[in-house]
Amino acid sequence: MRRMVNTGGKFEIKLFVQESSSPKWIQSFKYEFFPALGWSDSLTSCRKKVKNVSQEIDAYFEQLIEEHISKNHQQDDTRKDFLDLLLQGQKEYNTSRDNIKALLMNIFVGGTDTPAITIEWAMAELIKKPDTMKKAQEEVRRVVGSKPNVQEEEHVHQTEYLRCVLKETLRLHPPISMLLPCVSYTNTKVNGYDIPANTRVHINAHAIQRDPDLWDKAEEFIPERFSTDNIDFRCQDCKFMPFGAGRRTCHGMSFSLPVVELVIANLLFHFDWKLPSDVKELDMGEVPDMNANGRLPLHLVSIICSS
Ligand code: HEM
Repeated sequence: MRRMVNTGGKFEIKLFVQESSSPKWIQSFKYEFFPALGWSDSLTSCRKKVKNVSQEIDAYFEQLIEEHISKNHQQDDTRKDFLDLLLQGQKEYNTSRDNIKALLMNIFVGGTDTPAITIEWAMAELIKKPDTMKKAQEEVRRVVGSKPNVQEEEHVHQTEYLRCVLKETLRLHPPISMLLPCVSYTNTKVNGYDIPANTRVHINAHAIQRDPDLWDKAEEFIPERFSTDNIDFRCQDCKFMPFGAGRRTCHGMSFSLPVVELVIANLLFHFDWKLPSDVKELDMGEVPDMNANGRLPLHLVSIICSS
């Protein structure tokens, strides 16, 4: 969510994720997916651009690390952040500066767009289904009650329907639609297919989570399916895996779930929502990319709830 503008008495919250998502040249980086076409990346100057961006990011991480090293000389233990702890454990775990930069990169890449994309899709699905929006809103407003305060973390465990909304959003729109690639170092057979050693295998969570053999009315947004099925985020039977599975599963899951829920709950608690008057039908198309961004940024009009 990047912008909020006042449109004459009403606030229009523009939910954007597009600005920070991959620029077009990254989408056209062929080598990663089709090594045989790698030569074309040089023609489109893709390699040069990737190198420039890597250098920029590297310089930024260097600066962060240096700042933290000098800051640490003055600071007490209670104020340490993630990078402070990584630096502190550097000797004990024998981590190089490159290891630390790689970990920072993981957190930046894995943890920035994903919650924003989830929130945007949840709001898009809810605006398309006013009854579902109303049900979620009533639950949030009932749980928070008359307290003047906004939805807080303690309320998250009580908003069960909102959790179903979140699960259904992540089923239809997993922000990382293709899970991290797996490589088997020996010849393997999966589902009758021969996978030669050192082949990179991508798991398409997006397709699995919309498979009509696994899901009733697979293309429809029906949060209620999760209130009866009791399916967890942790991919027990490999049909629901928005946070991945196995050793490469998301490290940020337990942190991001309450954060995303709190943001959506606050949006539902404080505002009623509608489409801008010039939008008749919401475009629910996705960009064909590793991240399931919407084709268009979501623009919604919020009306401050006075009750
Ligand atoms: C709604 C929010 C999020 C979703 C849906 C999500 C989803 C995922 C998925 C699908 C993977 C790949 C797992 C696999 O291939 O098996 C992943 C990896 C990862 N996620 Fe998340 N993620 C979210 C938020 C976050 C946050 C907030 C952080 C950090 C603060 C984070 C950190 C990571 C890291 C570090 C990895 C890489 C793990 C590895 O390299 O082995 N994620 N995430």
